[in-house]
Amino acid sequence: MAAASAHPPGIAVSKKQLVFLRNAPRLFDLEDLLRSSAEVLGKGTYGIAYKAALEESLVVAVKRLKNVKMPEKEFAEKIKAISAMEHPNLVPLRAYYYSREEKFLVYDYMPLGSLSSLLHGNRGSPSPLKWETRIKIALEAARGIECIHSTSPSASHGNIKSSNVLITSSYRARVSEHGLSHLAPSSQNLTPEADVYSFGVLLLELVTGKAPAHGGRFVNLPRWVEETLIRGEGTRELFDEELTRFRSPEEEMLMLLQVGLDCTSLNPDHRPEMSSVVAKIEEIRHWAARKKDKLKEKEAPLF
Ligand SMILES: Nc1ncnc2c1ncn2[C@@H]1O[C@H](COP(=O)(O)OP(=O)(O)OP(=O)(O)O)[C@@H](O)[C@H]1O
Repeated sequence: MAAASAHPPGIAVSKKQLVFLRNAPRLFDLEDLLRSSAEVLGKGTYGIAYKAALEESLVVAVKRLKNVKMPEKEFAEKIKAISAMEHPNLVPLRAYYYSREEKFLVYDYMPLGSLSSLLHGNRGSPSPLKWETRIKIALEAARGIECIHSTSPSASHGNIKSSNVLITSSYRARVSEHGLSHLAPSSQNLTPEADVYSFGVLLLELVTGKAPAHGGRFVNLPRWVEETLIRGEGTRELFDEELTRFRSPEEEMLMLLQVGLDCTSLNPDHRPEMSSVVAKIEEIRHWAARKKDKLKEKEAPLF
């Protein structure tokens, strides 16, 4: 990653090479990666993420891990398990690098960035996220999490939030960072029920357009939505104004809001499983499609 742009400061690599996973094509090696032009994407829980452009059409995201102290064999086994989980709604892990001083992971780069930046990054832009795109993103992210949960009864992601739902150029959603909570020591409560809660917050965020955390301040979105519903002042205040501006379907928005509230039940035993969250979102979409068809039938000329 070239010094002129954003060479990760003090990156120390030994003679070791990148290890490519599954059948990922070996389109570059460590030298290419270190020479590429890099840009910091952000600092996260597990380290700094970089965008590395190897060639015009070959761009990857590199996550430089901090606080990973485990021996190489254990690290390699965990990474192998992570990369074995292939699903269209999970960000593919392509390669890793392990040495005593440095550990990093190489992922596909997702050109549209995160759901969080699409929702909150550029408010008032001429092309806000439409309702149909939002509910499709919700469904795809739910499917990605469902895939993680399906691997064992206690399997969890551990860090579900809108900045970990990344968007491809064709607006497909992919959940990132799966497996990372098992690499770094964490004091968090890692359970599938906790993921369901976090996903519920993400659904509320999609409908209300409100960020659960902003500039170090936290908004309790489930409580805010419940209180606003109880006050019964109509739905205007509840929905993202970018949705109301484009006359989005209120019934569907309310239905998704209800799924979000179910997921954020304070009692973890009352939260639905991810498979049933997926089914509920699919149902809303089918209901909407049937409604549209009926409307078309009504409007179609008889002859
Ligand atoms: N594969 C990727 N493609 C495109 N952008 C990415 C990719 N991976 C991460 N990013 C972006 O890089 C930034 C930093 O990501 P990172 O996951 O390290 O931190 P975070 O999501 O802000 O916090 P956390 O580590 O707690 O999840 C985020 O804006 C994220 O959307």
